Amino acid sequence: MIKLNKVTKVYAGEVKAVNHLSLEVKAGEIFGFLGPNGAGKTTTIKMITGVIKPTEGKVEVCGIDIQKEPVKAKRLIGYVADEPIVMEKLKGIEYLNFILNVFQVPKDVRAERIEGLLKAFKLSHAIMDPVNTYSHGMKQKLSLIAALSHNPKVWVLDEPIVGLDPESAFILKKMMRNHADSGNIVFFSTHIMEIAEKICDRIGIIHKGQLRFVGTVEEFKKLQGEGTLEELFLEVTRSGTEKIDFSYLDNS
Ligand SMILES: Nc1ncnc2c1ncn2[C@@H]1O[C@H](COP(=O)(O)OP(=O)(O)OP(=O)(O)O)[C@@H](O)[C@H]1O
Repeated sequence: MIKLNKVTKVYAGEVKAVNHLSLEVKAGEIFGFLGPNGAGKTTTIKMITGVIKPTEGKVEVCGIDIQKEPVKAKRLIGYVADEPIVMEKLKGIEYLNFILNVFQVPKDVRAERIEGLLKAFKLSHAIMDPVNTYSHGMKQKLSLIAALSHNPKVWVLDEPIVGLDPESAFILKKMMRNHADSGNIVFFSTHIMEIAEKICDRIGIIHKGQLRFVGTVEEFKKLQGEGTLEELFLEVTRSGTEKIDFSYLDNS
């Protein structure tokens, strides 16, 4: 289980990115985290994965407090950031080996596991090449393969579908379903309503750092009334009547 208890993050400069957020995601679930730009999704994800510390509140992953026992908790997590984090100077295979060493994956299972993932995401051909020759999508795939290579129980994926080609996106969605169906957790953020509707068991909608809704898409639609998920989402996260001064733009 992922458990957030009244989690708040205030960045330097007093930006309250996440405000008293409480949430539980259970084993067996694909949980989609939705919200407009700047809503607090990445900040929440970084607190779940222990990349940043909450200003207040507590995060537990499978019963382990990530602040008290970060190494133990991080072993259970496969994290893919919104921008692929890979070591550019290494070859693809060297980077994967580095991650497998960090997570102490036994040597006898490495080849089989990596081969399967490389085949699934069609990256085998580039694995001997330096990462700095990869396209953005290839780096994203490498980062995904690295995150999944140590067989983590909890997948935390920040915008994982954007940037993947259609076939890889399809395969990843299938893998997400299989992973959850095997009693694990998939927590991911997305802007794509169609994906949320198709694959999530539950969704959470965050707006201006606050959780506005948690439940199934059907429950959300029932609560909000008529409309597509996209229309209802826009209604919940509308910015209101903020007046913006565009006078500095040159209209001539
Ligand atoms: N390192 C930082 N320092 C200061 N403010 C930050 C920092 N990172 C994010 N913020 C601010 O915190 C708020 C939430 O940002 P966050 O990146 O969590 O949003 P998001 O929902 O992931 O957005 P997007 O969909 O655009 O990726 C925004 O107001 C952002 O400007």
